[in-house]
Amino acid sequence: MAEPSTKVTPLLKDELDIVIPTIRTLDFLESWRPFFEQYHLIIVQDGDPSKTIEVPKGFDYELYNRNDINRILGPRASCISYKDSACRSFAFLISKKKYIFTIDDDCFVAKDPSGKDINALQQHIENLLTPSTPFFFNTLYDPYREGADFVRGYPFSLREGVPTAVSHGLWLNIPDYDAPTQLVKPTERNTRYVDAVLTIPKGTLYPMCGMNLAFNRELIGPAMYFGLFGEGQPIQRYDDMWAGWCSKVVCDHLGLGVKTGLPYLWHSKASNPFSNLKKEYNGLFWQEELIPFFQSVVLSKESTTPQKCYIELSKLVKDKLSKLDPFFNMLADAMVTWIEVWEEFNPSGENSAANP
Ligand SMILES: O=c1ccn([C@@H]2O[C@H](COP(=O)(O)OP(=O)(O)O[C@H]3O[C@@H](CO)[C@H](O)[C@H]3O)[C@@H](O)[C@H]2O)c(=O)[nH]1
Ligand SMILES: [Mn+2]
Repeated sequence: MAEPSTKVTPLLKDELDIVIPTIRTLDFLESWRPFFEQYHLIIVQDGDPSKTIEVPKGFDYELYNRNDINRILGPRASCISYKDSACRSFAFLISKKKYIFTIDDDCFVAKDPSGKDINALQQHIENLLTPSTPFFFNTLYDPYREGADFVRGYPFSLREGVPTAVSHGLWLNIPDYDAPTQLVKPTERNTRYVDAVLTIPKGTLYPMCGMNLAFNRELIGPAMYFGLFGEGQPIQRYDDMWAGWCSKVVCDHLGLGVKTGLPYLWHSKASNPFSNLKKEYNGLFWQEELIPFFQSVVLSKESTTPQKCYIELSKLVKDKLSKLDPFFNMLADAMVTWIEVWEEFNPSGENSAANP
């Protein structure tokens, strides 16, 4: 007689998709099998669509390559990057779930200081299901965590917190450094495990990394577009940064929270710093203009949904950043195309966020 299933149904099993961009292999999934195998995966195969990517047995998945993206989106496939991890935006678009967890294919299960395997997905879910505190900083970090609370002096009127839209995890071993830092510190490894989850305060930007990231699609999905980077573009490896700046400005405007810290995963592969330098080169200069731009953005009160915020933001990008480089003119147009396809695949009213 079959043993009664000892498998506990994991949290959000049918409300979350795991999104993996890959131009390599999916062997890393074996490391995550105990934590991932009950969830649905959406794999975006970048690069040569004629290549066959093996998916380890036992996983429930959809796999899309460039031919699929072109077939499904037609001419508007132009807004999905090619030869860049930003291709993962396609999965954010077509998912039907409320939550997304996205992870790179060179990321493995890390161990906490006690030696226990870290279930990064579980921690992201806890981060997303508990409120954030962007309006007033709690010095004991996450007040909703077991064994913590709001400290003396924390206004009671703010203790309810706000809905959490984004959960940004970190990495042991290879840190997400830019090329110049990689070049001067080639052997540096991150061995420091900081047991904390912080809300990023309102009005503060941060460098979002797509390696270990989760978000609530209904609250912020339309603003989590990883932009148009990759082959043929004058800047690459700024896809996740771009989405982080855009989504944080929208979160601040809509009163949503962004958390960073736990969970950690083990990032195994340092990408080539020389090719990274070529990809990032313009970004190293442009970001000195981009950050003040995003810091100056004030969205109108009429922008009450992430879609409306994003369209307003695309107009500001076109107006203010095109003089930096014509690339931003094209990126602003791609932002509009993104919202058009988002609306087509996720008609407003169905699971779309009103102003929370
Ligand atoms: O052309 C490409 C290149 C890569 N991918 C997939 O994207 C992720 C990240 O790739 P990789 O591990 O090589 O890059 P890192 O430098 O470690 O990653 C940082 O840069 C960001 C990319 O802009 C990334 O999100 C950061 O974590 C892997 O899954 C590759 O397979 C791709 O699909 N196409
Ligand atoms: Mn990597």
